[in-house]
Amino acid sequence: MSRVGVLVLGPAGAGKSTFCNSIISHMQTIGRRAHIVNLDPAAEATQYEFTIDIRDLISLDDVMEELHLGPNGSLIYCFEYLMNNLDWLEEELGDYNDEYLIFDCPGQIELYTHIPVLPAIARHLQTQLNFSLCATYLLEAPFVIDSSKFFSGALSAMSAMILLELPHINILSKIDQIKDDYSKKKLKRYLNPDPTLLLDSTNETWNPRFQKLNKTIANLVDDFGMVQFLPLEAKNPESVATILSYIDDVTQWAEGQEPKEPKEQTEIEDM
Ligand SMILES: Nc1nc2c(ncn2[C@@H]2O[C@H](COP(=O)(O)OP(=O)(O)OP(=O)(O)O)[C@@H](O)[C@H]2O)c(=O)[nH]1
Ligand SMILES: [Mg+2]
Repeated sequence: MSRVGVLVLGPAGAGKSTFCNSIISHMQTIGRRAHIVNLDPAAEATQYEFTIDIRDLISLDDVMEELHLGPNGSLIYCFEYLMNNLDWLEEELGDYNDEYLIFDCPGQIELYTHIPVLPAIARHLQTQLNFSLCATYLLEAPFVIDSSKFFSGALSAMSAMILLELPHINILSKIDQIKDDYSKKKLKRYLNPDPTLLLDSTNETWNPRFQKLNKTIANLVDDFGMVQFLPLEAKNPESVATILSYIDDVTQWAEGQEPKEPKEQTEIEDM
């Protein structure tokens, strides 16, 4: 039986670590177990302790001091060091079998856009350690509802999808921050985005010079089938449960588990 790994990705501050913790607490309420594998060398302690922690392998501060690198360069150095020491990760991962391992990743976007470290680690997990992996990509709802930012967010999610070549679930995080003062209908437009529709509102505000570029990006997002985003409110177990059922389905953790349909419009109101 393959082991389930969830890579939690997304820009800095998108809510990745909070999401990891909300999965753990939700799993506890439903009698399942999961472990957090911290891959962020700059991580701070969170509600649940890390079962595996990259900081036990290498310290960001030491790298900055000894190699005179800045925070970003040191972080990338730590990640490359991990890639060159996958036997350490292998040993740490031991034999967690039927429990989820949730890989809380750093927010440096370059790790998902042009540095091939994460894909190498993912491939190692799949081919050598028999993991069934799913990537979850978080984008903050308050950021995305500005249609011009929607496209940049969608493009960063797409580059992670292309780089990692993993089953992928896009998540709009911090929905609670917008759901009250934001029309539900409009929110749905971002959960199941129709990029060409979003284009109209972007073009209203953008310099006409960029209209052709916007249209190309909108078509790219449309053709790529960015499909939908699932809404996440970390403190709302319902939203965590729905996302978890999708991850179960994608990783076939529970054979044939039907993913719960995302809440109907009316149900979003209750969230
Ligand atoms: N309102 C609201 N705030 C949230 C939610 N999830 C996370 N936050 C807040 O967003 C901030 C960043 O959350 P983190 O979980 O640390 O984000 P992260 O993506 O792990 O950040 P980095 O590790 O720095 O990349 C914190 O202040 C959280 O409390 C949410 O669902 N709703
Ligand atoms: Mg974090």
